Amino acid sequence: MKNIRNFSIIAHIDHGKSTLSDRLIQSTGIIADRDFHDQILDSMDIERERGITIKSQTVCLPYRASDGKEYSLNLIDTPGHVDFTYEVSRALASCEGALLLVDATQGVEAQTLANLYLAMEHNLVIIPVINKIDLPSANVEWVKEQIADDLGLDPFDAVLTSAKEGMGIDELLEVIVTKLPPPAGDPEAPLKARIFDSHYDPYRGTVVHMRIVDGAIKAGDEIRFMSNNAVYRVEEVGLFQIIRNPQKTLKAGQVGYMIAGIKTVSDTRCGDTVTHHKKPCTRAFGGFHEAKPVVFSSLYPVASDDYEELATAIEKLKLNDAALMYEKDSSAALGFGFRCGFLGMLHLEVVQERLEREFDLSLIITAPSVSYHLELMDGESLVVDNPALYPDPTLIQSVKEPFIKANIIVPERYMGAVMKLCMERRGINRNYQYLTSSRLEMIFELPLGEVVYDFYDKLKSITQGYGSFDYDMLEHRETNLVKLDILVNGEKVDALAQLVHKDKAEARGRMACERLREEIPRQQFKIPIQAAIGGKIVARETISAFRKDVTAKCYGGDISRKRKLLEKQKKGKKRMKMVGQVEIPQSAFLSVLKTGD
Ligand SMILES: Nc1nc2c(ncn2[C@@H]2O[C@H](COP(=O)(O)OP(=O)(O)OP(=O)(O)O)[C@@H](O)[C@H]2O)c(=O)[nH]1
Repeated sequence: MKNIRNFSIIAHIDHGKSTLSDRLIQSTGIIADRDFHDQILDSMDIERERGITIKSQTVCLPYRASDGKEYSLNLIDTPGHVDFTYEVSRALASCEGALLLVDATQGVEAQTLANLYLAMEHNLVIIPVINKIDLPSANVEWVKEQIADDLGLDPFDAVLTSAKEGMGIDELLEVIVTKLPPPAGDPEAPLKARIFDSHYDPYRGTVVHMRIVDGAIKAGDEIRFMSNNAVYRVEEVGLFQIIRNPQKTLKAGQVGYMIAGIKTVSDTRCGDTVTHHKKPCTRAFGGFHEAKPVVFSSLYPVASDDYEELATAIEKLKLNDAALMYEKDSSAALGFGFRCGFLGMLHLEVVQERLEREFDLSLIITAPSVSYHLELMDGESLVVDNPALYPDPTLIQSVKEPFIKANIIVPERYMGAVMKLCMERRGINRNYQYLTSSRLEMIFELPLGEVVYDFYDKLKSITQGYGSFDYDMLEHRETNLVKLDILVNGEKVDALAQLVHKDKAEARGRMACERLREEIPRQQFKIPIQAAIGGKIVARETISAFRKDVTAKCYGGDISRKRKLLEKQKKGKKRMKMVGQVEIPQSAFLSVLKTGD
């Protein structure tokens, strides 16, 4: 155990965590250079394309230190985006230390602080690392000041690296071995292991990722999950070394996987305790933070026949993504589907993309909503997160909406623009302070409903990428809400309805109609699009009739080319949903939320 180090890398998004992980992996030589490609831990296609880390991955690196001893370094990769704080917290619970990575050109940002606080909650030893020192604009002294002033860490401990150029990596490996403590735990005690992740392998069933705290586990053992008392026989245990590397046993202090023929995906819960069935440990671990979804939206298959496939896909995805919540849902316009809860908009997009790519489904996603607390006239209370289920306004006594405390860090020159953006979103400025002479931390209280959709994108664009943002949930507060209905060709489409603040409802209605006019292709008849509040039409647009003749351009008799074009048109239709007589494209359902500001 003395030769094990369990650690994570935490950082603000884009500060170079994945690149640094790659370097550490490369320098310990577990994969041949020719098999190496960038961002090896980001195994999902979406991660590689967007260059962000979503799922935490673990890798066990063998390392011979300068003291001549062999060490096992378990690196647990964590995501950096605000939506995924929950994954970070789970990973940290299995570590003794963390590398806090700061970009030498950007300095400390909102997520650097948020992640540092999480690491402190888990009592981790923290090593500051200043990355990207190869860049001409790197300012190491300035970052060191921030590490001392903003983070309260000792800047002399900071290791300087360039993950891209491979500078400082050897020094960093030595610091990990010398500064981070080995795991504590009793190898002789009954087995006690903590599940921190799991994924589904189509051939082997559920693969459980866990940290062994006490005792040991080997193939053939009979184990029990303490939360639900489900019992299984272990088929295989091993280490993650990019691929799974089977081992005879996993012992106290180690991080690895277990395969135990687990078919019921709901049996494995992150944060649960695994022990031996016959000789259990006395107490389970305390629970992890439950991930609470804050954005809700419905998913429907474009082809109604695909409902069963969607159901299976969501169940499998849930195993990989503990934060995803779902329940059955149905819509008059769209048929059967699922109402899902997400950690934020990025999480929603990632789930949609994974369902479409990994399970080959074509989906409709409805406009996201937050959850509202209602008091009804008859004294009952109700929680509504689906506009389609919003009761008649005459039955409602009062409505409360969720608020957040937003922490925004920007260079001083963007203060005015950020202030304007937050005011437009009904924000209240509670406080601001200078972190350094030119950087400002601004605290706002904002309604979550105004933030979920495109706030972060807007903030990035008005601050030219310099603004960073993090938030905590506050309580629900009284608000004045109305339901905005959308009618397409005279028919109310429940999946397009939204709940909006009364003062903004008319403007939102107009905007939604305009967007839909752009999104819905012309058809053979005229289509009116209307927005209504409680039966009163507040906006209207019309799509004029038109037949899209894709073969018009190919005069002459080239029949094969004509056929090709018609095929292409048919394919395009697959992403359309028939609602009444009108074909609505997938993108239209989200477009109603886009604001014009
Ligand atoms: N010049 C320079 N660029 C770097 C260095 N380290 C990382 N980068 C670049 O910075 C960008 C972001 O790096 P990533 O490793 O993807 O950042 P990340 O923190 O893992 O981002 P998330 O996974 O999304 O949290 C990439 O374009 C890297 O090539 C470095 O030391 N020097």
